[in-house]
Amino acid sequence: MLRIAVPNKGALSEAAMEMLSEAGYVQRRDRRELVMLDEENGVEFFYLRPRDIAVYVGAGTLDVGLTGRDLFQDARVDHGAEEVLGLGFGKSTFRLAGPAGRFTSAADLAGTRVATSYDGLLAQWFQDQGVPDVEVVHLDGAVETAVRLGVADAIADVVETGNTLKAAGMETFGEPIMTSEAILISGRGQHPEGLDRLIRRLQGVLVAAQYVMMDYDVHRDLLTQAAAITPGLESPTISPLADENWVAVRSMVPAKKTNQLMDQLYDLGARAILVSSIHACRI
Ligand SMILES: Nc1ncnc2c1ncn2[C@@H]1O[C@H](COP(=O)(O)OP(=O)(O)OP(=O)(O)O)[C@@H](O)[C@H]1O
Ligand SMILES: O=P(O)(O)OC[C@H]1O[C@H](OP(=O)(O)OP(=O)(O)O)[C@H](O)[C@@H]1O
Ligand SMILES: [Mg+2]
Repeated sequence: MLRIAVPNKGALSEAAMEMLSEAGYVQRRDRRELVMLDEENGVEFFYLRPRDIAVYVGAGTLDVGLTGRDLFQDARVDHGAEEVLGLGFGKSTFRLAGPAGRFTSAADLAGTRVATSYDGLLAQWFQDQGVPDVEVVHLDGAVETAVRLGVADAIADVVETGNTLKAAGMETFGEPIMTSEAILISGRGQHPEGLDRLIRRLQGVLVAAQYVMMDYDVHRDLLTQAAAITPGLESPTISPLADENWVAVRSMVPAKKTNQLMDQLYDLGARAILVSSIHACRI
């Protein structure tokens, strides 16, 4: 039985459960449920604080978990757990910010106090960057207010839209410390039964969301050029048509490029170009 940790609240929780549902797993219906057995799929879900998930997986108590890359690095458990798959949601950056105009680079923070909820991650980063004498002040949240209230000179926090920072009269400076997204983590070097299947299912959800199926008809003489526009994942499917000078082509293409590719195919001479969404897939 594969034991999977899932965020029970916060920014990642809803999307994590939705992705698991799309991957065919049963998810809890009631927020108070802390454990959910999905017997048919041979997995058991444990709903935990996203920050704690790396700790459970790192200690080997649970096999795998969905969490944020930033939370995983902050937990400092990379001896016990490793990232196995990016999940494409919960994207954010982790950045330094200060009162508008005060700082321009991380080096300016030598000898200052920097507030954050991610002190493991931040302290390590200052050490790696060689910025001396930074006092990292741990706060649980609402970090943007720390400077105004005098407990820190600057902050490091999760930035998604930047609205929270702006409202607090703060601005980012320096390069992002890291970019984050939801990830699947697993015990380092462990290969529990069922992990490969979970990864394949999650990859299937990712691919189904990122690709569409494109069908079109094209003259045989143009097939090589058309196939170069839509190479597919392995190679396009070519089927004969009643008119033997023409063929039907079917290929998966990145959803974001749909219109651009349709224009290119049309300009080449392809016709009856159809696009359909992919409900699920295994590649
Ligand atoms: N707009 C956002 N705000 C906060 N976290 C975000 C955002 N977008 C993505 N994330 C990601 O979500 C994770 C943080 O989740 P969560 O909000 O549950 O943590 P938290 O703020 O520490 O917890 P809480 O505020 O519930 O005590 C991080 O991996 C972070 O990168
Ligand atoms: O760039 P934005 O889109 O404004 O989002 C980022 C903000 O959201 C998070 O706060 P959250 O709501 O989780 O509160 P917290 O700081 O108390 O955790 C994060 O800590 C930032 O404050
Ligand atoms: Mg939060």
